[in-house]
Amino acid sequence: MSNMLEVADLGHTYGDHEAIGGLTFTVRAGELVCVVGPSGCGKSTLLRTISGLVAPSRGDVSLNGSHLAVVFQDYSRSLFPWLSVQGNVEFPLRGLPRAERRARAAEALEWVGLGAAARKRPWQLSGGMQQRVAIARALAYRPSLLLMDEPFASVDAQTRFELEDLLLRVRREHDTTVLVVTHDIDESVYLGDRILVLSGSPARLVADLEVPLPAERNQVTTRTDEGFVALRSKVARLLNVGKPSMDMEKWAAAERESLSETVSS
Ligand SMILES: Nc1ncnc2c1ncn2[C@@H]1O[C@H](COP(=O)(O)OP(=O)(O)OP(=O)(O)O)[C@@H](O)[C@H]1O
Repeated sequence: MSNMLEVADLGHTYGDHEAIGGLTFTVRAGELVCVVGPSGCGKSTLLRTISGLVAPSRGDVSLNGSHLAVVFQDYSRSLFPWLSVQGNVEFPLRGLPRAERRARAAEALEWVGLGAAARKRPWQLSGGMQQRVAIARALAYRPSLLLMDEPFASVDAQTRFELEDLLLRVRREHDTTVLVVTHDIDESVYLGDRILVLSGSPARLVADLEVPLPAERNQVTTRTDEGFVALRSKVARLLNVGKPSMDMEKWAAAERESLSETVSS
C-alpha cells in the first residue's frame, strides 16, 4: 500500500512555545488514522501544519495527491448561513463547470443521507445534520486526504455514534484516506485502523498502534470486544503517564515494548 501522507521530523514553535517537538509518521492510502493526545499538546497545530494553514518551523510534510479537505469541530462557523445546503457543498468546487458542481454536490449529499435537505439553509438543520453537510462538502471535493479536527465533539452522544458510523461507511465505500484528531480515546479505537498517541506539550509520538479489530465496527459489539477494551486501557495508560520531565525516548521505547507484549498476549 502506498503512503498518502509522510510527515518527517515536523516541529512547530509559536514564539518561544514549542507546540510540536518533531513528529515522524506516515498514513497509507485508504487508512483511517486517529491522533490522540492531552489537551493543548499540539494536535490542532499538527493538522494546521499538514493542511498548510501554518508553515511548520521545521520538518517536512509530503502529500501524495493534490486535494486536501478539512472538517472542523465547529460546523456552525464553517458553513455559510446565507447559502443553501447545496450551495455550501458546491462552494469549494467553484473552479468546475456548473453542471459538474451540481452533480458532485448532489451525490455527496446522498452519501451522507441529506439529499432531501439540499434546498434548506444550514440553520434549519440540527447540529448533527450540519456536521453531515460539512462532511459532504469535504467529500464532494474528492480529497486525497481528509483531515478532521475533533469532528464530532460538538454533538450529543447519540448523534456522535451516528456520525462515527457515517464516517466509517463513506471512507469504506469511497476509499478515502482520513486523519482524525480526537481527544476521545474510545472514539480513536472505534474509528481507527491505527492510533498515534502524542505526549503532552510539546507533542512527540509516544506510540503508533495498529487497531486489532475487524474493519466492520458496531457501536455495541465492537465497544464490548476484548480487543477494544484492552487497547482503550492501553491508550489511556499511555496518555496518563505522559510526563514532560521524563526522557521521552526511553519512556516511549519502554511503552512500545510493554504494548507489544499486551497486544500479542
Ligand atoms: N496561534 C497561536 N499562537 C500562539 N500559541 C498557540 C497558537 N495556537 C496554539 N497555540 C498554543 O500551542 C499549544 C498547542 O495548541 P493546539 O491548539 O495545537 O493544541 P490541541 O492539542 O489541539 O489542544 P486541544 O486539545 O485543547 O484542542 C497550546 O499551548 C496553545 O496555547
